[in-house]
Amino acid sequence: MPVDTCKVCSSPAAHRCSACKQVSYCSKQHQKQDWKNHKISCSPFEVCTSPELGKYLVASRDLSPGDIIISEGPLIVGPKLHSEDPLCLLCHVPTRYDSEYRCPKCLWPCCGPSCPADPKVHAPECSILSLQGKQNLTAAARKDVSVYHYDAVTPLRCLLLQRRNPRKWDQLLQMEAHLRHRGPGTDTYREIRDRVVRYLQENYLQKLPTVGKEGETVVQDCSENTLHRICGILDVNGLDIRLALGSEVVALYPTVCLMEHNCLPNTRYSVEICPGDRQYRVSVKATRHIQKGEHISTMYTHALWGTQARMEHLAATKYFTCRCKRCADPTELGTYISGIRCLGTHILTPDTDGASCGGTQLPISPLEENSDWRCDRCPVLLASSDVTDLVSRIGEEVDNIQAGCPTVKQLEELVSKLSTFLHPHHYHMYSIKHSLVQLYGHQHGYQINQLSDQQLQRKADMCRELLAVTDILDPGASRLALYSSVLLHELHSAEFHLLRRAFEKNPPALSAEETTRRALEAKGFLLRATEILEPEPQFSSGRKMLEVVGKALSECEAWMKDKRVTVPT
Ligand SMILES: C[S@@+](CC[C@H](N)C(=O)[O-])C[C@H]1O[C@@H](n2cnc3c(N)ncnc32)[C@H](O)[C@@H]1O
Repeated sequence: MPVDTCKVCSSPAAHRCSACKQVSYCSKQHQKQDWKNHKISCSPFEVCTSPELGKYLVASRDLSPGDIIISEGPLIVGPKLHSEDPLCLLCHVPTRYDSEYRCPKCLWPCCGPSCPADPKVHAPECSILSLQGKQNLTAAARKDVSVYHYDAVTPLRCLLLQRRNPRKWDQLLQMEAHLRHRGPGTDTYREIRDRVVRYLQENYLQKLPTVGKEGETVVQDCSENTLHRICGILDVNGLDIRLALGSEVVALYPTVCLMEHNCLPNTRYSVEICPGDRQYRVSVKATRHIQKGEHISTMYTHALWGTQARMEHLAATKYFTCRCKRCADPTELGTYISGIRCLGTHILTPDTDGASCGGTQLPISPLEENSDWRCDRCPVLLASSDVTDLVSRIGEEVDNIQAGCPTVKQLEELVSKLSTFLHPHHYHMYSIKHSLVQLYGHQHGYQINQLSDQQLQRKADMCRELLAVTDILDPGASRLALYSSVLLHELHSAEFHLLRRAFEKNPPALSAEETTRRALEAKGFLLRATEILEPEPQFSSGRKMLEVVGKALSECEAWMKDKRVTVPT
């Protein structure tokens, strides 16, 4: 086999560049040393443009699952637009408006007596936020929610790039803002004007000295138009990042933001967030084979919403209509995740006179905004508005019940009631069943040892049903890794307990072969969950789930060893 040679010193090379796989190095030092030259030719994609998509990315060579496509740091990170949740402006962990801990200079709330983050993060905006004047921030005013508009902080950070980092400012201005859709007269315009533009101008920007200490302009352009443009850029391109303690921030990445949306994306991304280290580096990896020339895509919306809900979300926030394979298929790839039970009592045959036809209502042309819905068994039609009404009323009921820490009994009754109206895989049914599989085995009175065999079987059946849907909608486990791994863990738990009960019967109810087969199957669910969760970033919920799965795997293996369940060779 030919041995690769190091691009720097020509000696035998053991490391290949994991992004482009085109060059090799003898050591990490030589790879680092060559990075400045290599990075120019390394990227595995090209940026293209079309009238429909604007800029988008295309693979410039064949890619395999796991290949890194993009790895980059953000232009800016900060509190999300449209969110008023108070965050420490240094480390972004949740805080309170009336927190006793304050930044000594600007008096905005922070996380504790000494924040672990680098004070440089907050320094540029701190001198501007201080312009509100300590004398105005009386004890009462400090608790006043309206004093702090967290949604205005990230636009302010963007404005400050003009002088702090003109290269990043230029990159930011290259991004799509869709100002045409967000002009005067729209709700978005009004919200941004009141929450961001007026707030920043009246409290801070109008008080700015024209020139700074060194004679330079503090912010060259802080006009109303520029602020609206920045907010458009944040809404259209911002990547929401959930942090370990539950807060959410938004970040702008110059290349990641060029990926187009697809409801069956071919990449997954993860952001490394280590406590104390606020680099927010993102890496985007291929989740399947991507051929040279294929578009590189991500998903901007929720994979477990039906087409109508995804479309409305994309139109309202990103101003386009997705036309992907899933959106164009009324059954959504055979999952029926938007399917409504047909309530028609159409006479199909003399035998079914008056009985429900048992069919499913699906949109006739799902890519059309107000398409009628048609039954797949009988001629009954439904207007789009009637379906929207029904689904949103059901959605409200489901949300209310889910918010009240429901019992197994309440959720089972809800499933039974809604099965008259919804396909068993409808996304509202999915969400209730996903909660149910977690309550069976964990809720008081429903601990795993207290469940009957039928209840364990019900838990296992629901897990299998939901996994089948999840696997179709997210074949690369790029968006629904947590959902899938919870299902696999619960499925293992139900199957493993059924197995143990059968094994412990006297005489055992299973042959040795059957015991081995079922033990290996239960273990296999955990191995698959591990595989799905391994790429999750450190300190994420996925990583916590990985620990839970790892513990269950050890217990499963210990039981197999103890009971001498041997794997056939
Ligand atoms: C995050 S930006 C992507 C980069 C953008 N195309 C550009 O030129 O800067 C999102 C915008 O790209 C366009 N876009 C992304 N995916 C699309 C798709 N599947 N179909 C149509 N337009 C899409 C929409 O205009 C959307 O608002």
